[in-house]
Amino acid sequence: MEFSIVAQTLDILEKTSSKIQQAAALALLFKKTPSNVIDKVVYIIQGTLWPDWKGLPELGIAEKGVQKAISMALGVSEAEVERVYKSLGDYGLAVERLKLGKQNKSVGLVGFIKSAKGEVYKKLTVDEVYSQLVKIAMLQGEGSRDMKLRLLSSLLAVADPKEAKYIVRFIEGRLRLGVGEATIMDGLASAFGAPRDLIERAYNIYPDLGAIAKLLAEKGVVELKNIKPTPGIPLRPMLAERASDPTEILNKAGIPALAEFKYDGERAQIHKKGDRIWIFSRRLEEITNQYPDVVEMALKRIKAEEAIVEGEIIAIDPETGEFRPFQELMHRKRKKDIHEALKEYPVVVRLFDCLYVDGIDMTLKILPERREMLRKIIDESEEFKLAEGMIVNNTAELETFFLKAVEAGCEGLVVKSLGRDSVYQAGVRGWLWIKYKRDYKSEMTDTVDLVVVGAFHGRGKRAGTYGALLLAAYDPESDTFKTVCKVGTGFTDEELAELPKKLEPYRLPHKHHRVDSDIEADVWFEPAVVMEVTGAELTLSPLHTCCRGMVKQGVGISIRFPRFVRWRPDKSPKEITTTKEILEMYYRQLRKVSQTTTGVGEER
Ligand SMILES: Nc1ncnc2c1ncn2[C@@H]1O[C@H](COP(=O)(O)OP(=O)(O)OP(=O)(O)O)[C@@H](O)[C@H]1O
Repeated sequence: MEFSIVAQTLDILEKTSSKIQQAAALALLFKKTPSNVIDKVVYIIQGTLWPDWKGLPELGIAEKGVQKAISMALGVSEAEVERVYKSLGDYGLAVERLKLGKQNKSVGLVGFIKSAKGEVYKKLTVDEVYSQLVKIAMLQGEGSRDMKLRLLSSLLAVADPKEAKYIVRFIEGRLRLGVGEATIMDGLASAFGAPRDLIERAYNIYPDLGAIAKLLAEKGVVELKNIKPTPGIPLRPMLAERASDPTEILNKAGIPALAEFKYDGERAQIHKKGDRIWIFSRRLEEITNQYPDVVEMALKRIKAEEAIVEGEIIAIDPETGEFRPFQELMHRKRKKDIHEALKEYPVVVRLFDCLYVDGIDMTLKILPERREMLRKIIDESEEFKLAEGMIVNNTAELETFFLKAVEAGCEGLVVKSLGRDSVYQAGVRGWLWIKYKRDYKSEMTDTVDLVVVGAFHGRGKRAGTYGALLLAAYDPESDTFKTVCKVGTGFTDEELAELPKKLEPYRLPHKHHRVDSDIEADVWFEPAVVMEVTGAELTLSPLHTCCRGMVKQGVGISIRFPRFVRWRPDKSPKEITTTKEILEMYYRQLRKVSQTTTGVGEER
């Protein structure tokens, strides 16, 4: 098929902004296109050589390179190309104008062109153009730039003016057609008489419009129905709507609903086929190489021979195993040495869905079945297990679980329908999943002084010392110490090693009578040792007793991401931060979440 036919369609597409007309033009083109090149035609219209998720190289020619290639192709100086470019503002138009000038001396620019030979253009085929572009993209490494420019210039030399215009725009990633995936799907539906929703579903589970077009052209609609999730090919993720009113959430999700921790990490689609693992990001980019540790976990923990599961990769504190905020994952990504990064920023995986298992398309199954299958195929461990979830029947349960999630370092919950229609809707944002995030948060701007009232035994690297300490604030009214948080971060190795010795003199066989705690510590202490603590936020907590019932019935205030700053031997337990002060801090710093992100918080 001649490339000029594609160029003509690109011209039509550029000239209209009507989606209907664009789809009609595309349908005409697709009908004319032989099935063996229809995938290439679709990619060209998308302005790409292959779906992004394939992770293949980009063309890699910058603006200056385009200018040089045009100059080489047309035998005109770079200065001349630049001059025309500056007057038209687009290299695509510039190459077209220069070419027309050569063809037709009346165009006016001819006076500026050195070699006006009156070229005879070759009839380029789609295959030739596509494969030359692929060659350009594939050239990598030293000396590749010159080779790329030579290949491009040889293509431009034989292209006609319109073809050259679109080739240049393609190279620059600026086709600017205003044609999205939806319009291409409309065009395909109309060209092949295929139901539009079928094409869309196929695309959502096999996001390669070129391949889908080819399948339609070669095998027809029937085969489209048979498309199912395939290990190695990412599915477009199902997305959640957002709501902040628990009643509305349960009305939409239905009762009972599954509430799951909403982890603050990176979404990962993990594919397994035998001993091969792929990990894809939310944007369908392959990120396997960034997570060799997750690859190892997946190989060990996914029992099915073939599977596609979805989950969140979350950074954890290497010392305590507690979740760390999303930014920590970004630090990890910035590290050059991946092995160093693995040690410094370890991760865990929490799985929340299962899209395919050993030949079965799980996307068509309802959530309870998908969850059950997930449980069946995962050999759970601390680092690779199912997301924490709870079946909720009313708003009170939902709210308590929400606070628990926030306290555990999560952003909130994702509430999921368990109903008869709760299939996995790839690529769709709907009410089957509802994110329930905090509206307000209270950033901690000051440190607090708290007393140690209990401790938890350390595991792994911390065996023999304490993994975390239970801390309390003082309530002068009742003369009791009320728990605020568990802290396990911020200690030096020496401080950690010395913890048991330091606290031993205060050790008790049971909880101290003036300590008010719902949490069962492994070891109890008399409130005596004081420390200064910092944290990310003050947050409502169903677990801690500090300020319980003061902001909200049945819940207290706790510190999110607490961190040890230093010991305060100069302070007695009764001189520490009081529960009243914590309550005041909580209200003083309370900001609407969307506003805090822009830094213009408004006090409530
Ligand atoms: N249990 C869970 N179930 C589903 N998604 C979860 C879960 N825990 C964490 N997530 C993450 O929450 C994301 C959805 O909410 P969030 O608002 O963070 O993402 P976004 O990128 O801003 O929005 P969205 O992904 O909805 O476009 C999911 O894409 C997923 O990465």
